[in-house]
Amino acid sequence: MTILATEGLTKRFPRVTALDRLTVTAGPGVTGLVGANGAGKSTLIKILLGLLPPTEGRAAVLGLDPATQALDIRRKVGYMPEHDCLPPDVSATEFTVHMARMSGLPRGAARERAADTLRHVGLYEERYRPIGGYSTGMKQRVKLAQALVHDPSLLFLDEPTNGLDPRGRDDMLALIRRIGAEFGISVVVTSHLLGELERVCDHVIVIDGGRLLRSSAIGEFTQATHSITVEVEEGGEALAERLRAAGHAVTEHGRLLIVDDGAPGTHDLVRDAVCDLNLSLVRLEQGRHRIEDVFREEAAAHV
Ligand SMILES: Nc1ncnc2c1ncn2[C@@H]1O[C@H](COP(=O)(O)OP(=O)(O)OP(=O)(O)O)[C@@H](O)[C@H]1O
Repeated sequence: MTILATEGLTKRFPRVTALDRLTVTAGPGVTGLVGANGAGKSTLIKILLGLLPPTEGRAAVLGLDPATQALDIRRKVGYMPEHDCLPPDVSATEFTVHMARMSGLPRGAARERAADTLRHVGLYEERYRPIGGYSTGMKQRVKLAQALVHDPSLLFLDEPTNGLDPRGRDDMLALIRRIGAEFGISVVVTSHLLGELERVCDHVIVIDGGRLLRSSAIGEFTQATHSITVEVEEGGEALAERLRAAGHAVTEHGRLLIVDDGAPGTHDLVRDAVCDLNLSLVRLEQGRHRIEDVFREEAAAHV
């Protein structure tokens, strides 16, 4: 099944070509739309929602044409815009109920759905306070809740991690993964931060200057390498030392250790070393190429 498809999609503004003959498709699951600021991500979403007409080309969302069936699309799609667009004087509950009513839900159902959705996105007692006093992370959650409240089949999330601190970012990414996996809602999520999408996406579309650079399943971006990634809460240096003493090449990237996996038994060795040193293991997994590396190589090849 195709969730979205474009063919020769072009959008020219007076001074800039935001999309340049973009032909791409995406299936169900979580799709990352990656590109630097100004790459054309928001423009693409606005065209797919029928908010902006393309200059040339065609698009389809859930089999519907944004040029003629925009209302049908909006019934089935939730949209979390990039910029702050929340009214400061009302509470998250009032706002989300209002958005549910706008989608056609009766009053009682709108209240129930709003309460459920706000709980899902992690807003509890504070949902009764005016939005104006919320942190950026809480505002992002309200934007997500209003996109989810009418039970869409597809969500467009435009830069949902913008302005969040690392913890807030992790929470938001986990939430997106859950929406995709547990609720079976397909998600198109944009980011200019390539690295963060590899954790949550099934498929990644990379655009640059309005053109398609690459569209692939995440596995093709991030093939296994001959290395193991290890993360411990504390004591990374001691662990690195121990593994080096056992003859393994180890590089440190912040809290992550990348351990050369040339010989059999490396996983066991890491496990035993973590145990001996009494460390808390956060992660022990096969190393993968990172989207960021692939993007850098492909962007360089296009210059
Ligand atoms: N309404 C508009 N009028 C004129 N130019 C526009 C308009 N909207 C977008 N652009 C331009 O089109 C290009 C693509 O913008 P777009 O917002 O789609 O990029 P983006 O990838 O979403 O980046 P960002 O994350 O910074 O918003 C940019 O050069 C932008 O300045």
